[in-house]
Parts: sequence; structure tokens; C-alpha cells
Amino acid sequence: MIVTVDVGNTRIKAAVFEGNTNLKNFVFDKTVLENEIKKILKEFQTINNLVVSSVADVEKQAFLVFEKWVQVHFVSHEDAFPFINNYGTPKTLGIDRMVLAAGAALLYPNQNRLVIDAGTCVTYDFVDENNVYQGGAIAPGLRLRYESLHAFTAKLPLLKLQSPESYVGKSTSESIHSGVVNGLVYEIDGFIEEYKTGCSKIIIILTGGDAEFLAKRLKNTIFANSNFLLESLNQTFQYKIKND
Ligand SMILES: Nc1ncnc2c1ncn2[C@@H]1O[C@H](COP(=O)(O)OP(=O)(O)OP(=O)(O)O)[C@@H](O)[C@H]1O
Ligand SMILES: CC(C)(CO)[C@@H](O)C(=O)NCCC(=O)O
Ligand SMILES: [K+]
Repeated sequence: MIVTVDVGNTRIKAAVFEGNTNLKNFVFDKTVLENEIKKILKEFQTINNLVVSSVADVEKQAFLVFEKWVQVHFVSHEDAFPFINNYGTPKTLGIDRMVLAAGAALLYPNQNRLVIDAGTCVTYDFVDENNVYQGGAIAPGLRLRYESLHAFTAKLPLLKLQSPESYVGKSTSESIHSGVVNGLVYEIDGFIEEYKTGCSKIIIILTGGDAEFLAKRLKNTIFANSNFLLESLNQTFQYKIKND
């Protein structure tokens, strides 16, 4: 049994797997990392591997305490990945993006894949049908857009995510909701159109904290899987074991 842990810039997500079966999921704050993981290990005493990817300022040391009970694997750029990396700066490519690309390559073999992760940032990652990771894009996520409008202006309030009534905002708040939500939806649909034009056939995976909210608003029908990074960590780990 394994537990996969995704340390994002906003929060931590974890999932327990038996083979490919996802038994239970957890979400918690970085400040309570040690306690929450200990609780998971107590609840599932047959967990023998803990697999972490971190893009935040939570380093490997924070996980060494669990080595008393399980083997700890901190995914790094040096690990074996199931794709050829054609990114210009592979050492600065986010480890979460590498894991998403690996999951896409392993779960959807021999086809073009685009993974869109709508978290703190919205990332786009394209792995082509020859298993070459080509790159993608990084943009601000939904919450980051609301926060930056407020942080960098004098007059704009900080609003909570809300579905816009229309693309024509009739008030300050309606204008902000339209700009943030419709803006991101148009952006994602626009990128999808570009990728679809560029490749004859492509599978698109939408994940991250805002995946479900966004999926139902997109023009393109896309299946949202908020767990794709955690599932990809499980896949990446199984691949590593087979290839070590
Ligand atoms: N309880 C919550 N706390 C923070 N963000 C939330 C919450 N519930 C939903 N969200 C949404 O999720 C988004 C953040 O996504 P997520 O938690 O996947 O980010 P993350 O920590 O950067 O993770 P990752 O790096 O794995 O994408 C925010 O834009 C926000 O709208
Ligand atoms: C873009 C984020 C913040 C998304 O989590 C992460 O993948 C990251 O820190 N990336 C480093 C830059 C890059 O991927 O090129
Ligand atoms: K993200």
C-alpha cells in the first residue's frame, strides 16, 4: 500500500492507493503536515511507501521523520520519467508538471496529451504521441487572479470565487467575476483550440483544485479529474520500481 503526497503552493493533498485503487483522499495545510501524515499512517498501517512531490518550500527533511514507519521517496528531476524531455530548461521544470506528464504518458499511451492543472497556477503540459514532453504554459490560477486584482489596485475588493451572471459585468463585483472566471474559461478554451488545431487527435485532462468548477463552464467537453496528480504520483512510483 502506498500514500502519495502532493505539496502544492496552496495546500497539501494526499491519497492512499492499493495497486491502482484509490482508497482515501486527504487535504490539509502545510502547517499540520507532520500530524496529518502520522494520522494517515496510523489509519492505514500496511502503507510501506510514501511518495512525495513538492513545488512549495517544503523540503525532503520535513518527511524524514516518517522513515521510522515507511520508505520515503521524494520525487526529483534525477528520477526515471517515461518521456523524453524537450523543455529548454529541464532543471527548472516544476516537478508537479513532470509527474503530470508522466501520468499522462503512462495512462494514455501512444497519443498526444495535454494536461491542464488549475491550481494556484494554471499549467499546461503537452506530451506528444512520440512520448516527447514539449512544454506548455504557466498562468495565474483563479484565486491568484482575484487576489492580484485586489493586491495591486486601490479600489478593487477581494472577492470570493463566484459564477458570473453574464460576460457583461454590471457592477464592480460582476465585472471582477466576469473578468476572472470568464477570462480564464476563454483562455483555457482558446488553448484547447490551439492544441486541437496543432494535432489531429489529442486527449485533454483537466485537474487541480478548480478543475470541476471550470470543466462545466468550458465550451469543450472535458472530463475533470481532480486526483490526476495523486494518481500520476502512484503511476510514476510504479514506473520507477520497474525501471530501477
Ligand atoms: N479550501 C480551499 N483552499 C484553497 N483553495 C481552494 C480550496 N477549495 C478550492 N480551492 C481552489 O483551488 C485552487 C488551488 O488549487 P490547488 O489546491 O490544486 O492548488 P495547489 O496547492 O497549488 O496545488 P497544485 O500545486 O497541486 O496544483 C484555488 O484557485 C481555489 O479556487
Ligand atoms: C508552475 C508551478 C508553480 C505550478 O505548480 C510549478 O510547476 C513550478 O514551480 N514550476 C517551475 C517553473 C516551470 O515549470 O518551468
Ligand atoms: K498547479
